[in-house]
Order: sequence, then C-alpha cells, then structure tokens
Amino acid sequence: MLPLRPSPPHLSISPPVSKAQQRLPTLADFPPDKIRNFACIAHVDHGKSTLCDRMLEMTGTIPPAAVSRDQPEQEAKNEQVLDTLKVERERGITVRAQSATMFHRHSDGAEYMLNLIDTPGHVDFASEVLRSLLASQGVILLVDAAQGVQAQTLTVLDEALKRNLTVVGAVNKWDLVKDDGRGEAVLSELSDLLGCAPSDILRISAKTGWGVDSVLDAVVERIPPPPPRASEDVKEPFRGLVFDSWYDSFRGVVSLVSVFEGEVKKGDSITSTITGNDYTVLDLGILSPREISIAEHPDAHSRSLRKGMAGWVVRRSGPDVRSNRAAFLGDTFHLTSAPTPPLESFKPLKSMVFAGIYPLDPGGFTKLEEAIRRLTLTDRSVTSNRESSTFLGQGFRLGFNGSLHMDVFRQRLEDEFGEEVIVTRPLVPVKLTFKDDTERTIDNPADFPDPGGLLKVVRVQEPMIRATIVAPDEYTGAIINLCTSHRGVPLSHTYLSGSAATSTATGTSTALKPRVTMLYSLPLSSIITSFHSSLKSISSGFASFDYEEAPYEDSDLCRMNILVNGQKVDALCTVAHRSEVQKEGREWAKRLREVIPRQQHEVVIQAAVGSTILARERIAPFRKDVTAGLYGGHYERKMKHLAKQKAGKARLKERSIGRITIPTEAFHAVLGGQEVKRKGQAADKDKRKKH
Ligand SMILES: Nc1nc2c(ncn2[C@@H]2O[C@H](COP(=O)(O)OP(=O)(O)OP(=O)(O)O)[C@@H](O)[C@H]2O)c(=O)[nH]1
Repeated sequence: MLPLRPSPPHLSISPPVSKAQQRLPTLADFPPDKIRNFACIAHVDHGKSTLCDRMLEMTGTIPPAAVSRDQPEQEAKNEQVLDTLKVERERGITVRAQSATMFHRHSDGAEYMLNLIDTPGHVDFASEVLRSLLASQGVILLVDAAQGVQAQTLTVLDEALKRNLTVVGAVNKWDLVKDDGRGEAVLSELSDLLGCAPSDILRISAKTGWGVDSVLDAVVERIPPPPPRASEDVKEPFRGLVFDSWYDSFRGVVSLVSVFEGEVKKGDSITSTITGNDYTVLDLGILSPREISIAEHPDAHSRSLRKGMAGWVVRRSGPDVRSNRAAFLGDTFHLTSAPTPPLESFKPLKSMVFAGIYPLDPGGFTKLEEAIRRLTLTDRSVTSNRESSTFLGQGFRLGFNGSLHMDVFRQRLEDEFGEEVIVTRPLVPVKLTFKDDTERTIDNPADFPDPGGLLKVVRVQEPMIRATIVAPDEYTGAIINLCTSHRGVPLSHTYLSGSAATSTATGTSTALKPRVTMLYSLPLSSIITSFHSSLKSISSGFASFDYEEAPYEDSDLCRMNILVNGQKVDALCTVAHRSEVQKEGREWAKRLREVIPRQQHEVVIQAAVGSTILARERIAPFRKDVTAGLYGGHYERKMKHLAKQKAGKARLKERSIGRITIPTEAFHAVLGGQEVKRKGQAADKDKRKKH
C-alpha cells in the first residue's frame, strides 16, 4: 500500500473540479483558428514560471492572490503556481513541464483559448522541453534583461527552430533596467539572435505584470493556430498525442493529450498505437490549471476534446490501465473504429548518469520498487534495472539525464513517497573493448574488470560533451583554467553579437560588458559533480553553461576499490581517471574513517587500484585497561594480562574478516557527503583535551 502523498493540483486524488465550481465557456465556440498552443522557454531563472503566473491571473484563470493583512500595502502575487511539486517550490526551479488552458479576450474583441506550457530551464530537464514543443505551434523565448542571452537560451531556441515553431522574443525583468542602455543592449542581442527588428521584441516585467498583456496579444497575433484540416469535406477521425501522464490512486493513469485531428468524448473506445490495447474513455477535461471535467458540460457540443485542444483523459478497462505501459509519452491514441498511423513522437533523452539506489530500511525494497514505478511514470527519461550489493542488499540501478535530475528524483522519492534511500556514486556509461575484440558498455563500476583479472581490457572510452559557456569577457581566464583542470579541450571562442558594439554604434552608452561564448570538449564524467557550482563561483554567478552529447573518446579510466580490512566494499567502488584517482582515494578513505564506528578490533580502510594501495586509514580499536585492577609493581602479571588481551583481539579480528559491519547510516552519510562524526569520536577528543 503506497502512502498518500501531498499531490500537486493536477495530480490531485480528489475528483476534478466540477462545472459548478468553475464556470466554463462554451468550448464549441473555439474552432482551431481560435486556439493557440505555445510554450514558455528560456534559460534557468529568466522568469518563465512568473510570466505564466501573470498570464493565468490576467486571463482570470486563477484568482489574484489575497493581500496579506500584515502588509496590506504590499501587492500580493501568486508565485509559480505551475511549480506544484515540493521539490520545485523548495529549490525554486521547474523540473516538470506543466500545462494550463486559459481564455483570453484579444483587443480585436474575439476570445481565444490559449494552451500554455511552462517548461524547465535546466539542461537536465531538456526532455521536458522537447515533449512540450511537440504539442506547441510557437514559443515565447524569454531573456533576462540583466543577464542577456545565456547558454540555455541558445539551446532551447535551437530546438524550437528545428521544429519550425514561431518564436516570440521577450526581454523580461524590465523593472530592473536602469538608464544605462543595458536593457537596449540585451534587446538588440536578442533581436540579432532571432533575426528580427528590435521593435519586434517585447519588453515586460513578469513580476509586476507590466507588458504581460502584450505577450497575450502577441501569442494570438503571431503564433499560428493548429494546422487546418486537409479538406473541409473530409471528416477527420480522432488522433491525439500523449505528451504527459500521471498516476491517480483512484482513477489509474491520467494522460494529457494534444488533439491533432478529430475529437474524443466520454464513452469513446480508443486504441493506443504502441500497445494496441483498447480503452473506454471514462472522463475527460482540461487543465486550468486544476483538472476541470467537461464530460458533463451544460453545452452538449462542448463535451469533447476537439482538434487543437489539449486535455486530460481517464480510461477504463484495458489490461494495463494501472501500469506504466498504459502511459507511454509520445504514444498516439485513435478511435478503435478508425485506425490511423501514429503521429510524430519523441524519445526521452538517453540516460547518461547512473547510480545505485537502495532503501535505507533494508526491508523496504518492495515499497521502493512501487515508488520508483510511479515516479518513472511522470518522468520517462529515468531508466531502471534491479541490482544487488553485498552490503546494501537489493536495490536498483537508475539512469538519469544529469546529476541534478538524479538529486531531484531522490528528493521526490522522499517528498512524495516517504522513501529514504542511499544513492551510490554516479557513473557515466563507459565503453570497454576486450582483447578478444568484444565490446561492452557498462553503467556499474562493479562491472569494470580489475587489472590482472581474467578479462583483459584493451581500450576504454568515455562519453564526451560539447559544452557552451557564455560569460563576460573578464572571466575568460578563470574559466579556461577550470575547463583545463577538468580535462577540457577548447574548440572555439567567439564574442556574442549585439551587446556593447551595437549600442555604441547607435550612440547609446551601454553597461553590458562584452561577452564570450566558449565551446569546449569535456568528458561528461568531469562535469557531473562540482563543475557547475565551481563555474558559478569563479564567475560570480555570471557564467552560464549548457552542453550537448558528443561521441565517445579514448580515456585512461580505471576502477578504484575501497577495502575495509581487506574486503572490497562493492557499493563504494568507482571508475575514475588515472590522474585523479590518488586524490579521490585519499578523500574517500578519510571520509569513511569519519563514519565507520570504532570496533573491538582494528579497522583498516584502503583505496586501491588493482593491487596498488593509494590511501590507507586506520580506526583504532576500543581498548579496555586490563591492568587497572592490579596493585604495585607486578610487572609479569601486567604483561600476562596484556598478552591475553592481545590474543583475544587477534582471534576476534580473524573472525570479523568477512563480516565487517558498516551501518547503513554510514553509507548514507559518506555517499550523501554529510559531515558525520564517528560515534564516540567527539567524546574521545573531549576526553583528550581534558587530560
Ligand atoms: N525583478 C524581477 N524579478 C523577476 C521577474 N520575473 C521573474 N523574476 C524573479 O526571477 C526569479 C526566477 O523566476 P522564475 O519564474 O522561477 O524563473 P524560471 O525561468 O521559471 O526558472 P526555472 O523554471 O527554474 O528555469 C524569481 O525570483 C522571480 O521572482 C521580473 O520581471 N522582475
């Protein structure tokens, strides 16, 4: 039985909002030319979610936030209403693309249905952006007026252009623009990038709401409606693309469908093109942003999801309606009676960062398995396979798009399912070529053969990335040093167009410093831990970073084992570059020394590559003063007692090899990077101080 979790509004287990609770317009009044489907895309923190809040408020989709009684003078605002997950609110980032339907009366007097998707900005959640673009005909590309075009701006724009989507550019945070020409410089930078006139770029402040009405109008005027029917005479049967899914404890899998052709209503029998299974539509509706059922809409013509609309569908029957197989993102549904070919789909990005996930509670495997199954339903870019460890028992090897993705998944397991887990050290996939010319890609360090083993590895390759770093020119030196220390190779170095030069030409003095775009080839493994935070700190937060996959390259990687009293601890072994392995080995031996409790016998911790020991730490045993009860100078008796104690400890140590007990909490601490003192260590130190 799964724990009930605090659900975000549209994942709510309560029934959808009924027509009595929310007045719905007559949906039949919105033919495809009165519908616009668009996504908000931008670099991290450029204000996508805030803009979505303002649009939802201005269109009356959500009520304006109540003014606080304590501070009535302060204007209250809804904050990131589409960021519904706890992890999103705590970290202030969007991790899941969220949709909402709103109704906007344009200045021409006509009312339009706008289906908006708020997307994440971080590169680890790029899969979410990709699926959102499939259900859109256009995008709003936001750029922060203070930061200008950043690395992720370039990537998301590239994705939108690849799909021939209409791009509406907007410079956000205009309230922060001073009279120094900086805003104008960003404006011209963005217009250069989009190849349009600076006057086509919108100036807005999502925070205050200034200029947001112009965004709503631009969506109507510039973003095209869903493509029209091939011929008015031909009746199109229903065809819809599943672009999101979630699990509801009572209703099973709920799918968000973008209707490309025809219409679907309650009671229809629909078929999945991937599984071939048939289902009956039990309920359906729109997200606004809560689920609103339209199955019983007062207007009989408004009870269906029609061409151009995006809405949720709950299905009944079908053998797998409660399993993940019922909810393939990118699946096409059609009417069972009118089969159609599948729509253009998308593949989630390949997992590139793998880690073992084990329940903290050794008996919690089944519960963890169910929680992972439910979570992967809403996050299809996570891959999952079972594995087991001598020390941690049964668990899973999960694959993620990046280390932030991994950390967010771990936190969601905890927030939404109460699952505390141990996450082993992340590893990127490594390609091995053996002496007999066979090749194998591994994602678990335990599969990397030790030198001297039976399997001879003749070639090791690791995945590379092509990193784009955008930063003010003054940080170039520090960034080059950082990339070099992470085994990076420079590819190019160019100045961003627009900015200073353009503004000077127009006679405006500008405070926007010249900025460079640096392209680097870096090993993926070198950026999954601290690269991003180091980049932020050396550039005072001004550098932005993004990357795309590049082919594998030869690398001098080796497997580093951690041994406790000579025994390999499988959960701690790792694969690292030979140039870094010594430093890593020392760090890990030290950290383990901090967390393994003192025992009756000596504990020796070693880091080793094959038979070469790189680092050694020792935890002294407890020692009872066996001579305390003796009086005077009975030297022989003292020695006899000490020798007896020594022999006893040696016997104990012999017996203990092979069954070293490392508490699960110690793994949790050492892998979670927490500073945990060994039990009794602080007390020992205090005692020593007193003496
Ligand atoms: N001054 C000012 N701050 C803004 C404006 N728009 C957004 N912000 C602030 O910028 C920060 C980031 O805003 P978000 O809306 O979360 O940005 P986002 O692009 O959705 O972020 P991710 O989803 O994590 O990529 C928040 O602190 C907002 O309050 C604006 O127009 N003016």
